[in-house]
Amino acid sequence: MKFHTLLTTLNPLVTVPTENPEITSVEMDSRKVKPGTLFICIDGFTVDGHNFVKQAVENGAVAILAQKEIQTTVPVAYVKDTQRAMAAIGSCFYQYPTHSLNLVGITGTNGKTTTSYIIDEILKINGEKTGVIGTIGMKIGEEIFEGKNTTPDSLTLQSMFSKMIEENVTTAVMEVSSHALHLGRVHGCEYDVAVFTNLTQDHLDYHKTMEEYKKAKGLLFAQLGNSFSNKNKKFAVLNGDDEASKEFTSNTQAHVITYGLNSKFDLYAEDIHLTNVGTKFTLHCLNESVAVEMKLIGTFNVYNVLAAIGAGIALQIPLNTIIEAIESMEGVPGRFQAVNADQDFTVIVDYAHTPDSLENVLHTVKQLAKGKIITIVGCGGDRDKTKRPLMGGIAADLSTYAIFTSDNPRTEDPIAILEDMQVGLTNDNITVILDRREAIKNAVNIANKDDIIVIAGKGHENYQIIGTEIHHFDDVEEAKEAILQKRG
Ligand SMILES: CC(=O)N[C@H]1[C@@H](OP(=O)(O)OP(=O)(O)OC[C@H]2O[C@@H](n3ccc(=O)[nH]c3=O)[C@H](O)[C@@H]2O)O[C@H](CO)[C@@H](O)[C@@H]1O[C@H](C)C(=O)N[C@@H](C)C(=O)N[C@H](CCC(=O)O)C(=O)O
Ligand SMILES: Nc1ncnc2c1ncn2[C@@H]1O[C@H](COP(=O)(O)OP(=O)(O)OP(=O)(O)O)[C@@H](O)[C@H]1O
Ligand SMILES: N[C@H](CCC[C@H](N)C(=O)O)C(=O)O
Ligand SMILES: [Mg+2]
Repeated sequence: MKFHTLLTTLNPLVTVPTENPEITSVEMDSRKVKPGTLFICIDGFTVDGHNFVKQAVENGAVAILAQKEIQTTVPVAYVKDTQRAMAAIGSCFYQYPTHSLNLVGITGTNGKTTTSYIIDEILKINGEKTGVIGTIGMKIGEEIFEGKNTTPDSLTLQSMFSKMIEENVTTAVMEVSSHALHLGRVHGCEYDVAVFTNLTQDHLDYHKTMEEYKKAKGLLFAQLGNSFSNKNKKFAVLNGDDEASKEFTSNTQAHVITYGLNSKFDLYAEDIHLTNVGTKFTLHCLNESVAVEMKLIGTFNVYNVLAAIGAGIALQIPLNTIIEAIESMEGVPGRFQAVNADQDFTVIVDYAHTPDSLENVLHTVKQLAKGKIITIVGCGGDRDKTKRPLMGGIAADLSTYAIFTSDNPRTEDPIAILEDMQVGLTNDNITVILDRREAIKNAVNIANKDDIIVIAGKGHENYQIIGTEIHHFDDVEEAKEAILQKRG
């Protein structure tokens, strides 16, 4: 594709060079540049991509897109904001893949990954080949691709969508993080269905206030329906029990489907009961009432299922297919995942890393518990500090014993994070064990028959980030090892 063809998608465009080379790839990382590449300079949080132009040209870049003046031998086009321009260029370069793919986007503080897996299951039972993009990685059919972010940068996204079309995927389901919305990573993605799970505290390190955080999430719904293609009707599937949905409803042009636990919503659940093997509830939907029995555990998962049903209905999937998928769904890796090594107590590994998710999980565990509840919890470094004492308090208040330990300390002092978690707490049931492996061993050693250990915060993660190094660490493996050691 010609450089000028790509540039026509940009508005406002500050400067266009006269040269018009053929572009055979687009990259934002100088290390990935090969001959024929358009290199886009991104002024990042850590380094400035404008400083890598020389390397990009040495690697074969034939054109540059920049937002600051640079000196180089290849043609340069200037724009005000390369991050946003990159999304438009990516979409054009890969020939607007989301114009011909059904696209479902899910945003919200908690439940995005879970809801995306449920929608994926519904689509598969409906006989479709799917693509999934989110925290656990990216999938096309059964093929797995690793990802660094919950919502990747716009070039990775558009190239994945393009690959999905090549592989005959009909519908893609993706998590849309607030960072991605704020940074414009999803500009150029044309959603058919946008789903909202909930809004509670997280990421205040980045967004600073809950109002700003909500504004970022709201972009998904505000942008829905501003369509340039001839796709079908757009749908916003909103959690009616969450205050933020009112604002999202008034800011979207899409058709709204509400869900929740109240009969005033388009679809709702009642008579929710936890069983030994899952959750039962009555679903009211499309003038039908259906008894549902699923393996997913907890009221929070009923919300995720309702969100997924809303998306399924928007995609015109028959209700009986949707219910079949929900009832057969086994669970999501690292989300309320039981660890079984023939022990006489229960161990649950869960990805709760926000105050609200921890509270939801521990309330659910309380309903199931016959013995003690032992909760292992930590908070990530270089992330929202204000959630630390909240998570510490929730763990201590809702557990028999709370063990505070390291999550991913990243570049922070792990001891300081543990101190932050204890600010203002007067509970006498807290033990601090810095080393996560030791914390898990300790919990396993004090557990008796019928007790429940909850290992929170890292779920599917098979690493621990200490400083800038990534070490292998897997809560499920560690719990199994600790149980075997205890047995002798
Ligand atoms: C704060 C943030 O969002 N950072 C993202 C950002 O990194 P950055 O700004 O630090 O990038 P940088 O290292 O400064 O590089 C700037 C530019 O120089 C380029 N470069 C760099 C080095 C070089 O040799 N040559 C070169 O060209 C880079 O390719 C880049 O284009 O751009 C990177 C590439 O897209 C992202 O991977 C990275 O996410 C980091 C890993 C991150 O932790 N992000 C979190 C906060 C995040 O985005 N989380 C959300 C939500 C999670 C959730 O709750 O679900 C997510 O969607 O993941
Ligand atoms: N609907 C929900 N409401 C509150 N908590 C939930 C909900 N669904 C899941 N959780 C809790 O949040 C944790 C994370 O769930 P999930 O991974 O689905 O969320 P996410 O929004 O994808 O998170 P992330 O922001 O890290 O991508 C779960 O392990 C569980 O503890
Ligand atoms: N997507 C979230 C994941 C947090 C997981 C937790 N284990 C941590 O490291 O804080 C984030 O990057 O904030
Ligand atoms: Mg997720």
